[in-house]
Amino acid sequence: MVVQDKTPDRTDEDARFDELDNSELPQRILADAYPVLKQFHDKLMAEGEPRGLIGPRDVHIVWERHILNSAAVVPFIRKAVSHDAKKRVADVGSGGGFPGIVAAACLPDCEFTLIEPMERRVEWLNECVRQFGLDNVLVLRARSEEVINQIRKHDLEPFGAVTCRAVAPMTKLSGWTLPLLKSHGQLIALKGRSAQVELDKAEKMIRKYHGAHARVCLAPVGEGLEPTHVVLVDKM
Ligand SMILES: C[S@@+](CC[C@H](N)C(=O)[O-])C[C@H]1O[C@@H](n2cnc3c(N)ncnc32)[C@H](O)[C@@H]1O
Repeated sequence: MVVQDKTPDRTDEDARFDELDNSELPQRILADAYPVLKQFHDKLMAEGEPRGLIGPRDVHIVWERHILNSAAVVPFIRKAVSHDAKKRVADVGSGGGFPGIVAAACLPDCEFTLIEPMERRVEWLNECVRQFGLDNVLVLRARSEEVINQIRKHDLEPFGAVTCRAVAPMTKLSGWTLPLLKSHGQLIALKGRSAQVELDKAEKMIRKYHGAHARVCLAPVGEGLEPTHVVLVDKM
């Protein structure tokens, strides 16, 4: 986290500021996606907490904790779908749009499907899609298991990559994500420091759902910011 002096006349109660407000880092990292993600940032600052999408302590670190952290998956997605004619990506449990909305803004040539069961969150996600003109995003109000059933019935094509953050431990997540993938697709999961322990516990489940080469990568978030952990699992 960036340590920065707060402007003296602003208090935590009444001020809506972000620690990276005066930094060039978001613009440098997000490049062409910055204008859209600045709007997303400002919407989150204004509405994210009252609408239950971010915690009260996150209001001042929306760039780092939510947007730049989500953007860490972008190079992994780009690589995972690089050989696909249709670059189809599913984000499971998108919540406030992490990492789905951020990744979709950064990768306009990929088609994103955001899978989220909660009505209020789906409303928020659809609002973001309309407001920011993200025409590469479809929001599905569903649990991942329901989407998996659609794939099994051949009503939906499987995806080249699946992303997720803070949805469930790997033991459960394996069954919610790996069946969404086509053969040679990849699961890209943002995880905490216990990523390797989670992977070790989930070994059997990963194998059961035809996952292989499960590994943890340390992914950069931005200069001077703590890197994040990304779990990668290949679908056989
Ligand atoms: C803790 S939130 C994380 C939201 C977002 N990914 C983030 O990082 O801020 C977990 C989300 O997963 C969703 N969820 C829970 N079970 C799910 C399932 N079986 N399939 C898809 N989404 C699910 C919840 O509705 C919730 O929005």
